[in-house]
Amino acid sequence: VPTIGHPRLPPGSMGWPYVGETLGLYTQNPNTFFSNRQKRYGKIFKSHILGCPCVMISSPEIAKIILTQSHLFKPTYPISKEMMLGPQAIFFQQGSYHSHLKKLIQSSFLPSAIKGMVHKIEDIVLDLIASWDQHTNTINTLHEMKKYSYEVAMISVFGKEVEVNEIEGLKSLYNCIEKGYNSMPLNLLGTSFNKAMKARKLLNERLRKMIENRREIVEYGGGLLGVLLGLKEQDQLSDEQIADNIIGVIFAAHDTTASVLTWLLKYLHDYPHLLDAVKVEQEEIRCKRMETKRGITWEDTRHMPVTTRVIQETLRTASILSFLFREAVEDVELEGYLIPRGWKVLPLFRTIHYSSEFFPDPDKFDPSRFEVAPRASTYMPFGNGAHSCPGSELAKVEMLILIHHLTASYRWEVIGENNGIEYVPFPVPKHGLPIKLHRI
Ligand code: HEM
Repeated sequence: VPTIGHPRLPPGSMGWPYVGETLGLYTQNPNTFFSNRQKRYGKIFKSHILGCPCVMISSPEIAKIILTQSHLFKPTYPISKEMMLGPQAIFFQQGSYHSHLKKLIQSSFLPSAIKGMVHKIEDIVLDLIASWDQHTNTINTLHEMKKYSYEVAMISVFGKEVEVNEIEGLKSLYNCIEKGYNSMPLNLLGTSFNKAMKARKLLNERLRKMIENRREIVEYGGGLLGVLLGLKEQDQLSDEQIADNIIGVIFAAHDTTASVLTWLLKYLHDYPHLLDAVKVEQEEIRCKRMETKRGITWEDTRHMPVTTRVIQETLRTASILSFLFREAVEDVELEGYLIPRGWKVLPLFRTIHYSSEFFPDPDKFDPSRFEVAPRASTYMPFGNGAHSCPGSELAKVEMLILIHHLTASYRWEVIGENNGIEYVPFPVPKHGLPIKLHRI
């Protein structure tokens, strides 16, 4: 409701001048940062991160209001993130331009579109696994998962026929952007923000060239880029709109999936009885495949309930998107508190996913809790409302296919300390989870 009377600001601390509580947020264990504040202040509290005053929300009902009432809470990111991803990208849009883009992007990630990618995704997995045998069998999980999700993102965006040299050059630029993603927006020579912005500019130039080439040969090619280039005249997008959205989708698809996959491997390592259950399920599918001498299919991925629940629990426990950013379009009153116009509002998924009210014994990794569907709006790893994730099915299929082949070929042990978290830019196990692989 818009404000009436004189409600007060929510309780909470704004931290240090300018940096606010940013440092605490990105160095502490995220569970500790949020749960300490929730205990002290309740389900709505104020803070100050990345240069912005904000209100954090840990009630599912209120989080849902924030995500679905887009006329009161528009999607917005700190200016640093908006500049890095491109101002025309889908994340920052509203109204008819947003729904137009959303339909186009969704069409490239519907089950019907993913079905056609399964074979290629399987090839990527098999090549990746084969490449490990050539090393000492010691790998950095996050790096390898990034390679994998990057290649899948590339084929979904540029089509299955994309040339390796076309995409290799984009990789280091992406890495640079990722490094600057959580940095303070200080555009001084040498800062990670400055490096990320330079990489963003180069990436834009490369993409413009790819767009130009594809327009010249009239064949627009496959993938999302093919869809965006092939629009009828009245629906056409400018090159800038196309570039920002291609860059945005790759970003949204790449690190997210790689980070969740890294957690997935960690949890399967930490809980051998779950790994055994997953292996039994996958072995059955492998036997069927062997009988008919075929690769994995979309239908196979629909018959993996045990593995699917492990993935659901991984998404809950890892909660790699601890929160999202929205902005109050006008002064709004929520639960008796004022949210001033222009303040950021952050639904705290992680805190909701770790609430014992909705997920009993929340620190326990227990996939069986998903044998019963979670209460409405309490489980939002892919968001909610108009901006919810169009890539959720692709992400899950990627995980299922990797697990199918990995559990058939390898067991793995974690090297060194197996605790702790770092941000690159999403929370992942410390040092990216170095593991030693043993061929079965
Ligand atoms: C496990 C991996 C992933 C997770 C946890 C994840 C999570 C999310 C979440 C929470 C949102 C909502 C953002 C908001 O409301 O502001 C979102 C949006 C989005 N995701 Fe994903 N995502 C994943 C993988 C992917 C993949 C593979 C793609 C590839 C298509 C993708 C593309 C997008 C796009 C384009 C949006 C913006 C949608 C919009 O603004 O309307 N994501 N994602």
